Amino acid sequence: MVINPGSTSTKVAICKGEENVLQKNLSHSPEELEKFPKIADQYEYRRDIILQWMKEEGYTTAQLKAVVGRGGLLKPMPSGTYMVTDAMIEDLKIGVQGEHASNLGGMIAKSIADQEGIHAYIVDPVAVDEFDDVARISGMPEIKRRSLLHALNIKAVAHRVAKEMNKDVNELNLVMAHLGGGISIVPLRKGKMVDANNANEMGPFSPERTGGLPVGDLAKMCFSGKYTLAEIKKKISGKGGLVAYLGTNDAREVEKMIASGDAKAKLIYDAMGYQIAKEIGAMATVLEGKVDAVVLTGGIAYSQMLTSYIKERVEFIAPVIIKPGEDEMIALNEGVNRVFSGQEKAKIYEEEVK
Ligand SMILES: Nc1ncnc2c1ncn2[C@@H]1O[C@H](COP(=O)(O)OP(=O)(O)O)[C@@H](O)[C@H]1O
Ligand SMILES: CCCC(=O)OP(=O)(O)O
Repeated sequence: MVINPGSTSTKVAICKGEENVLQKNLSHSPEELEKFPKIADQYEYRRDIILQWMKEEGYTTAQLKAVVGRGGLLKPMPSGTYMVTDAMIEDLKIGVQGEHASNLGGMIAKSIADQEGIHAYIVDPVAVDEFDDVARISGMPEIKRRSLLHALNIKAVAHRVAKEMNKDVNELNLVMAHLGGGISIVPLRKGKMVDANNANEMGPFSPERTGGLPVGDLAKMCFSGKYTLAEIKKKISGKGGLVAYLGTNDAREVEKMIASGDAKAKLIYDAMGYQIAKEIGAMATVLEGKVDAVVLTGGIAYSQMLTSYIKERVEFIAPVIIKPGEDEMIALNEGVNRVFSGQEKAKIYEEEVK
């Protein structure tokens, strides 16, 4: 069973060997999710929806051989498939690098796996860190730039693009843009994610996050006495971006507003595209302009409106390849199959992180 909690949905699948036999995207509205003060509090709610879905589809947990979840904001770690251990669960619960829906992946997977006495895994979590040292410097010694990104989908889609180009990913330089509830723009140098905007806090704004903000104004807001730290965090991630301006995290709804002549919706949607294009340009400089392709992926890459806006602005860098949606469910299943077939050994979190 594959479980992928995102900021706007939980994707679930049942796989048999390499084949994905059943998949469902369980959507969550902002109203549903904002009942929970912390993301970790959504654990039972999302797990019960998954178990209910399984039941409705005629499956039982006793039929499962393993459960794999999307990994979360753990300590910076190498890429790979990891067994979910108690030490990992502790870090997922407290959110060692912050709060994010993907923290729930390992937690829900282990809870279901424990019931059946089978193993739970995570694959290429959002905390995979392959940064160049120069990319870690923020400008304020107390604060480091961190690698928090859509590692799983970026790696999976990059491999697919390389295959289509008859190349190995290690021969290519790609700027990968994952456009989902959060947005990651990543320069992939010979298969390595050497920089990224940090989808939670920096770079372009996204359906539900502010991205980078003017820091002076943010500091003033923090000390205005009007907000608690938790409220400020929620304004940055959860209630930022499209949600803050237009009241929805659904890009399709925004496009309907634009189609009905809503000028504000058009301005905000254009601004998101504009910021994405600017970040792609910045990451092309990380690769010194030697870019084989710019790749747009994630849910919003289905949007003709947004991808053509971005394409017009970045096509001068390299050809733009559009791979809408994500390969995360397949990539999670493949990670576990590599362990089952003996191609790869499952890593142990506590042994890999400092
Ligand atoms: N056909 C589409 N056109 C435009 N936007 C879309 C389309 N399908 C999904 N999206 C948008 O993609 C975003 C979610 O992307 P996804 O990669 O599923 O994110 P997450 O995993 O973070 O929840 C939402 O804003 C959703 O409205
Ligand atoms: C922290 C990076 C991962 C991310 O933003 O995922 P979602 O788009 O699913 O929220």
